[in-house]
Amino acid sequence: MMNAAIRFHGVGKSFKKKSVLDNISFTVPRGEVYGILGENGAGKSTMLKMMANLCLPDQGEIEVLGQKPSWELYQKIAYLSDRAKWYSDYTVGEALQYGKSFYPDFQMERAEELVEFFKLDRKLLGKEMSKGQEARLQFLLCFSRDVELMLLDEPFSGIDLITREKMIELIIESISERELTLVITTHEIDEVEGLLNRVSFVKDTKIVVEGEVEELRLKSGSLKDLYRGVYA
Ligand SMILES: Nc1ncnc2c1ncn2[C@@H]1O[C@H](COP(=O)(O)OP(=O)(O)OP(=O)(O)O)[C@@H](O)[C@H]1O
Repeated sequence: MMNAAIRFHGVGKSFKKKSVLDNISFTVPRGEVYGILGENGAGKSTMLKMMANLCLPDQGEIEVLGQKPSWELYQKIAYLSDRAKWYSDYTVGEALQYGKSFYPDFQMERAEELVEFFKLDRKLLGKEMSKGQEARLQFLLCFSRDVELMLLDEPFSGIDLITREKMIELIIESISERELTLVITTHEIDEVEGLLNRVSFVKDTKIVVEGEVEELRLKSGSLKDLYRGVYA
């Protein structure tokens, strides 16, 4: 289906013989903001890693932008992971240079604007950053790229309220300017509720709720209420 940015079909994954994801099928339509929600350890990051080709499924099939995940495809995707620390020995300025040399779609002018926007010191070294400064850098490195697909794993983790609001503004701006598909995992349900078009809730290796956020809200009130109903 051409309109799908991502398709999971019967995907399963185990670690050390323990099933983490079982028979997962869902579609992320192009141009939408898709949220993957669930408790700690539910398998959300694993799903994003599979999309980025950083983890292989044991069963099933995955399609990303109409292709099987691959290294070539990975370079066309902006992937934010709070575990990636490749910039530890770089300053902010050097990380930008690296981004430019590595990704042909990297927009240096936008990156410079975002450094100002996030009040980051260009001379600040990766390993000397606070958690929030790291999160800002990761976020700006993604949003400096001209890509069709962004995978954001916990982009707001450790970020103060005002910066989080700025990030959400930036996301809204980006999706209104160009066709961009975003997949986000987050525990900040309140903040993203207005942003998400579709959502899935992962629980005990399965997707237990999946659908359009507007429809789900009509049935259940807020996403947070629905979340409590599923997990509490
Ligand atoms: N490389 C790995 N080796 C062994 N187990 C793993 C590996 N990666 C993930 N797991 C296990 O898979 C499960 C799902 O992990 P994952 O990071 O996908 O969860 P998550 O939903 O993103 O959690 P959180 O909300 O805490 O970030 C966990 O039980 C985790 O311990």
